[in-house]
Formats: sequence, structure tokens, C-alpha cells
Amino acid sequence: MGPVTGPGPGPVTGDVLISLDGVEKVFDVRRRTGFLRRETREVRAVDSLTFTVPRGEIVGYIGPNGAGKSTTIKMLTGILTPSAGRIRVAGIDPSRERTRLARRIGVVFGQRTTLWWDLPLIDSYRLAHRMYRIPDARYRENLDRCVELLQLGELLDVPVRQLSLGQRMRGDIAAALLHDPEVLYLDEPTIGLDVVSKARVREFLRDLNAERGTTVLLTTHDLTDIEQLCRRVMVIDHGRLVYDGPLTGLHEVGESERTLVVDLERELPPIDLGDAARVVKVEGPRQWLAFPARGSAAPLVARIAAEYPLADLSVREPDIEAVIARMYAGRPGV
Ligand SMILES: Nc1ncnc2c1ncn2[C@@H]1O[C@H](COP(=O)(O)OP(=O)(O)OP(=O)(O)O)[C@@H](O)[C@H]1O
Repeated sequence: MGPVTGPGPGPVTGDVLISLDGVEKVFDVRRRTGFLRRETREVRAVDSLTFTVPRGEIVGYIGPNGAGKSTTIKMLTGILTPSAGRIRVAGIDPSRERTRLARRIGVVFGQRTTLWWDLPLIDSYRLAHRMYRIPDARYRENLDRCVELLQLGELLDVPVRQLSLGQRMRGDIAAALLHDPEVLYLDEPTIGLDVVSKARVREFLRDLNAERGTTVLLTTHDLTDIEQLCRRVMVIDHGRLVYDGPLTGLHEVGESERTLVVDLERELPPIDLGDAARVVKVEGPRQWLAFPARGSAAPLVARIAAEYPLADLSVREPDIEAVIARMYAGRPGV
């Protein structure tokens, strides 16, 4: 079964920077089944994966734990070789020409750093300067820009191990960009960051994409990252692509619900709006009502205001994790 395709983001017209065609990755996992007996089991981490990403796009790549996201990114960087299928990134077969590809891509793994732990931050950048043979003027320009936009100025002489998580993450993002990569793979770039650091990282990525046209493939469990950065989302589950399209379309596929949070002037029995909405929670004078995401909140608000002593009210957008879960639930066998 192919992925569900949303109504956009429209046909791919720009040049294709990343392409996967029927890509598979199977791991042989050996397991002990007795004193001397071992059994080899196949884990199909990625299965029949086919998609393209045009230059300049920011794509969210999401799915539950163990879905195959990291395996895909490892194949796209050349760390892992596919068991079957064809991958091209900037015209290069990643597993065959990993070193040549390394000059064209940047990678940030949120859960581990590529920076030198005991050295001041600037030393990792100097090493990258030499390793990638970045022309001096370009290195200076890129470094200055990252230092300014990621606010690294006061951190350059601090050993990496002394940086906070958010500071280190900004340091890692800069390290991935000094050699002007055309593609940036980001695996959980905002994990563990506070709200302010998250916002800073997102703003930086938006600017980078707008000004330099850097293509970004973003893996995250923080769906606000996706909402704020990506027009297109790919959802993977059990190694297969199950959705490819805009985020709004994902809501529709998931037939999700929005929530009205209603504060009444006093505690009352659950609000009754018939089939239009249903009460999912009551806590004192506050009630939560779920209604279809596609519907408008306005008539519901009007009815509540007319029939109940209303003190305050707000609308909550669907939790996208829930949308995805619902989507899987509705598609047995994917
Ligand atoms: N080196 C490996 N050897 C054996 N199995 C592996 C290996 N790497 C990944 N897997 C398996 O492949 C499947 C996909 O794993 P992967 O790490 O790609 O998922 P993920 O979507 O990145 O998950 P998460 O969100 O938890 O990081 C899982 O079942 C995992 O156990």
C-alpha cells in the first residue's frame, strides 16, 4: 500500500536533491534461544521507501519510536548501506561515496555531539575548517554569521563539556553548517531544550532555509518544530511511508478533533451540545469539549454563550501525536 498523499504541497518542479527508490534496510538480529542455541531474526527497519525532496524544502520526517527514521538518515549520510533500492543525495550514492557526500551535507544528532568534548568550542570549528578544506574567507563569513545568529560569541572559548544542552546544540548546528552544506539532516534538534532555546533554533533554521536555500530533513518528536518549520510532512511507520503531504492534510487524514476549553461561572453538569461536540473532561467549573477539527468553533461558542454562564473559553488545536496515532489505528496492516 502506498502512502496517503495530502492535497499539497504540489508537484515537484525544482531540482531533486534527495531521492529514494524502493529502499530497504534489513538487520539480522541474533538472539539466544537456549544454552547454545541462537536464532537469527530479520528486522526490516525500512521497507520499500520511495520519495524525493526538491532543493530548498524543509521536510518533517516523523513517526513513532522504532519506525525507521534514524535508519533512513543513516542511509542518507552513507553510514549504513541499504539492503535494496537506490538512494541519491545531490547526485551521489551515499554509501559508495561517503567522503565526497560529507562535503555537501550537514548532520546534527540531538542526542549526541560531534564537537570535541574537552576542547573549547572554537577548536572544533577550526578542525572543521581544515577537515573540509573550507576557503578561509568563506569559513570566517559562515562562522561570523553562525556566531551572531546562534549567539555563540561568549561560548567560543568554553570547553564543550561545560556548555548547557541548549548552548551545545547551537554549537552543533553551527559546526554542521560551516562548510555550506546543501542538505542538513536534523535528528531531534530541539530535544531537551527550553522554550527560548527551541524558538531560537527554529528561527535560525527558517532564516537559513530562506536565505541560503538549504534543504532540511527534520526528525523530531516535538511537533511544534514541524508546525513552525515544515510545509511538508512525511510519516513513517514500520519502515514504510504512510503519509506524505502538508500538515493540515495530516489532521484531515487523522480525522482529528479540536478541543474547546470552557470556563463556566460555576460548576455545572456536562454541557450538552448534542452531536456537535462531546464533553471529554470536567474539572470544577472547567469543561473540555471535543469537536471535529474540520468544523468551525464559532457556532459552538455561540451556543455555549447563549445557554450557559460562560466566563472564558479557548480553542486547542489537535495534538499531532494523537492525530498520528489515530491515523495508524485507522489503517490496519500498515
Ligand atoms: N543496528 C541495528 N541492528 C538491529 N536492529 C536495528 C539496528 N538499528 C535499528 N534497528 C531496528 O530497526 C528499527 C528502526 O529503528 P530506527 O532507529 O531507525 O527507528 P527510529 O524511527 O529512529 O526510532 P526512534 O524514534 O526511537 O529514534 C527498530 O526496530 C530498531 O530496533
